[in-house]
Amino acid sequence: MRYLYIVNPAANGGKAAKTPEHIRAFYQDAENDPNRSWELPEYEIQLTEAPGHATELAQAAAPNWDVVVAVGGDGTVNEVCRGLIEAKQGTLGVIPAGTGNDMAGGLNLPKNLREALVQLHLGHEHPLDYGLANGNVFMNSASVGFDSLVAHHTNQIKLKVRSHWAYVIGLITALVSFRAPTVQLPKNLPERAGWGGQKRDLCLLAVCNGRFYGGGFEILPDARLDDGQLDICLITNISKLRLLSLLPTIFMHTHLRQRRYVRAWRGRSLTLNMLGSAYLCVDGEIIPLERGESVDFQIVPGAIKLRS
Ligand SMILES: Nc1ncnc2c1ncn2[C@@H]1O[C@H](COP(=O)(O)OP(=O)(O)OP(=O)(O)O)[C@@H](O)[C@H]1O
Repeated sequence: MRYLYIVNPAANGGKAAKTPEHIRAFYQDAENDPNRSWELPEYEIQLTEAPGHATELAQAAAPNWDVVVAVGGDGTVNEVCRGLIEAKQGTLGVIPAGTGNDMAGGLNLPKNLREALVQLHLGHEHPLDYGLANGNVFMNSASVGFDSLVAHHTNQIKLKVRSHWAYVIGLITALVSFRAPTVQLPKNLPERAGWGGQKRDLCLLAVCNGRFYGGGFEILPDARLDDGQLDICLITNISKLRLLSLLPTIFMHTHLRQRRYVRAWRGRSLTLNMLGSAYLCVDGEIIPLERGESVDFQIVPGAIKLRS
């Protein structure tokens, strides 16, 4: 077997830059381990140099390596997958080394680097789905609403403030400036979703392939990355204060009971018409949505090969 590791040294606030030395140390120890139950592969480590670089590296690597391993967070996994999709071949591996690692959480991958590496070597190939949001690939989640505005402000502030204060200031700025955009929902929503054909003020829409989102919120506990379906959670017509008080209930899995404001369902696609502007967040990347634009989500079943 031949493994190429693509490491994003900027992931987890720059802490992922240390992972290459940990990976090399893992293989050195494995070489001398008499109890090792897997074959040592040939391997190479490449570092990304800028956003988007992981896609180029993965696309070039796909025909030449048995497994292309994304070492980073959700953004890095997304970029590597885009490279494999472009190349129309290749097998993905994931070593969580980002901040939130939501997709890795949905795959139940070990958080510990050495344990994740062992699982990778003992693993088998599984098909995974990916999603498209207005044509943009997402492996874990796409969202519109309050959370995307927080992410947008935080990204801007991070350019000037390089600490956790960026998140705090981002949250406060979003709280002050957030106006829930009105959306026109499609008529053909499943019965479970209700609200079909209605205009609602959208506070938060999470369209998920994995079950975690936003850095550890298990917003759709039944979502599976290989079930050929999108899991969707929509929160509408709720004040900012009530939205904030609802967020902690996600940790207790009681948020889905608040049917006055919250609906969850499963489907292969969803199209909304935006009657106000908003931001779309696709695996952490922010894309503006203009008033009058529609936003379209689709699932592409079983199109990524994962070794795990
Ligand atoms: N060499 C680099 N320098 C700066 N940024 C990079 C580099 N390589 C990749 N990036 C960008 O780093 C961003 C963050 O990466 P990633 O999402 O993997 O980590 P994270 O934000 O710490 O984790 P998570 O998304 O799981 O919370 C991505 O948008 C990616 O495009």
